[in-house]
Amino acid sequence: MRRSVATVCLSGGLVEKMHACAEAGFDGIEVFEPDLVACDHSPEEIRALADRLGLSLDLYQPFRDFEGVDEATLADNLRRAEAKLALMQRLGIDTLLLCSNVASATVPAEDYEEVAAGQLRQLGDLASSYGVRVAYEALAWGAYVDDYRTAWRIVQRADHPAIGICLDSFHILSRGHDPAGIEDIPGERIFFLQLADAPALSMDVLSWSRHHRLFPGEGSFDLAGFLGHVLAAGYDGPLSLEVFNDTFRRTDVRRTATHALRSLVWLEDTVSPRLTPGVPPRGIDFVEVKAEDTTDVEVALGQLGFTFRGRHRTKAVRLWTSGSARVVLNEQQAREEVPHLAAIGVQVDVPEAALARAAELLAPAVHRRTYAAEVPLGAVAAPDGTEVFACPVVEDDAAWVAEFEGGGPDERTAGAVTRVDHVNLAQPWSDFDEAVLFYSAVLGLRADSGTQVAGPHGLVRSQVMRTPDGCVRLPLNLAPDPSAMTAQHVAFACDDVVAVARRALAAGMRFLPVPANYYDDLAARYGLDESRLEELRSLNLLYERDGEAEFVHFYTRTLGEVFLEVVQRIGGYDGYGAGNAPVRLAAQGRA
Ligand SMILES: O=C(O)c1ccc(O)c(O)c1
Ligand SMILES: [Mg+2]
Repeated sequence: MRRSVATVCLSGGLVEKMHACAEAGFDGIEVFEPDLVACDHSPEEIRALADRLGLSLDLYQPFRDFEGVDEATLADNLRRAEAKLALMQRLGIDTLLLCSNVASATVPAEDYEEVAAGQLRQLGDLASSYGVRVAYEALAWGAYVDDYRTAWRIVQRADHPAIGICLDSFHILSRGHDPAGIEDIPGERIFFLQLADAPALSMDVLSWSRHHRLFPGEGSFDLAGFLGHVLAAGYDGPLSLEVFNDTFRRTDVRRTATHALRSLVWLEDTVSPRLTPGVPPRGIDFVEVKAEDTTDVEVALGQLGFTFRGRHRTKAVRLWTSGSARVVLNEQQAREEVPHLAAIGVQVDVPEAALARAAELLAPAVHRRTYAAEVPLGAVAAPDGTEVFACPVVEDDAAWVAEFEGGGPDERTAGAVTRVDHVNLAQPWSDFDEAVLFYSAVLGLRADSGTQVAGPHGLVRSQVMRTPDGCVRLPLNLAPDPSAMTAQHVAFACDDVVAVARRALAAGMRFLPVPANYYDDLAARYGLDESRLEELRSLNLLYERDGEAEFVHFYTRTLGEVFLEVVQRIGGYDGYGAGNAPVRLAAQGRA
């Protein structure tokens, strides 16, 4: 299907937006009137530019407050319309978006549909004389028409070939209107389709629409179900994104255009699969920490009971493991870099297929030689720059260790770390929504419902991306201001966190200190007995209970821009200790 995007989605001026849309691979755009008015190119120049770029100008929008008015206002509205129709002729655009009246409608409710239909018929006559069709859209906050079914009744009543309907997923789904009724509208009467997702928020619908729309796959609307109804109706016009969002209006226009297109490719594939299928990954193969000097991280891994498995034969790369948890320490090309999470490897059944899907979803490929078994692993860059490697599923680490020399065998002690439990990835404000789409569309992860945790500087947005079985869990946290400590960390799972903590303490580990007040609060919350409390307190352990399930965990001090966590899940605990996050964030703030 043809793919289009409203210029209001993007940042900058109309000309830059057009270049970015064409470069990303869109077929067309909706020209948002304020973008044209503010532009120093003439309509003829914009038309010529669109031609040169191979972009079609699919829609001119919005035209407002036309119908349901008194006679004097109607005469003025027809005059306004005629000016826009003449402008559209200069631009070569054949479809005008008309939003339902929010301001000037005066006709009483019982006469509204009849009067509005008559007035739309007059607009239809005028528009056809300019070769233009009018797509009537029910805004969710329209004064009388706020439901697509009402708009459709008026369009039917207007009974004019130049008057049809515009369907916008936001207005329909935000109000909870059943989209199944779309199938009753003949496809050729649907003149235009606008797609937007949004997070579930309880706020007034206008502010929700103007500030918080998201690209498909990033919010909580069922866009695939919605599009299914529109296609079942027989609609064959463009799929056009119309996303009002303050973040996307500020981020790099080229990158946002690619991000937008990825959301449409993903949505189309969800409705009628065409791409290499996305399969949830099977586990975390490795995490890579990069720094000029990785010593501090290696010391901490040793204290946590990890084994040094050797130095890479040819590169400044070292491997530490405990069970299936593998940490690669990379000192290559890292001058002046403090320890940070540079890459994660995820195990997938068919790495080539996963990479093919990533490419179809416009994920930027990363080129670098890797470690394991001389197998050149492919990788893509996540929005925040973290490199994500597609690794084969392996039962043991023989292939891994073969490339490393001078280390010992993995001698795990009882209760030791067994695997990577989760990897927290800090996201800059500009990347968060894009990352949600990236990890779901490209990596086949599912977004859990988002939360917010209280930090010393305010609420921190958090969204877990995971496989249904929990073998891969990537909580995304909004990074506090970039100069502050980051929220990146690797959490390791173990069977006996008390044993791991005791051993680490004896080995001189510097834990993230937990204040005494926290343990008083735990006693009050859960009624833990004194000996249990004392054990937790003496080892800086944090505790959370969910029904019968328990979560016990501790953190290391921050090492550069990363820290480590060890967790024990008891009785099927499935969370991340969100209740303890404020204590951790405050302690890290003090450290
Ligand atoms: O917020 C608005 O006014 C507005 C304008 C045009 C649209 O297509 C829309 O969905 C909303
Ligand atoms: Mg719209």
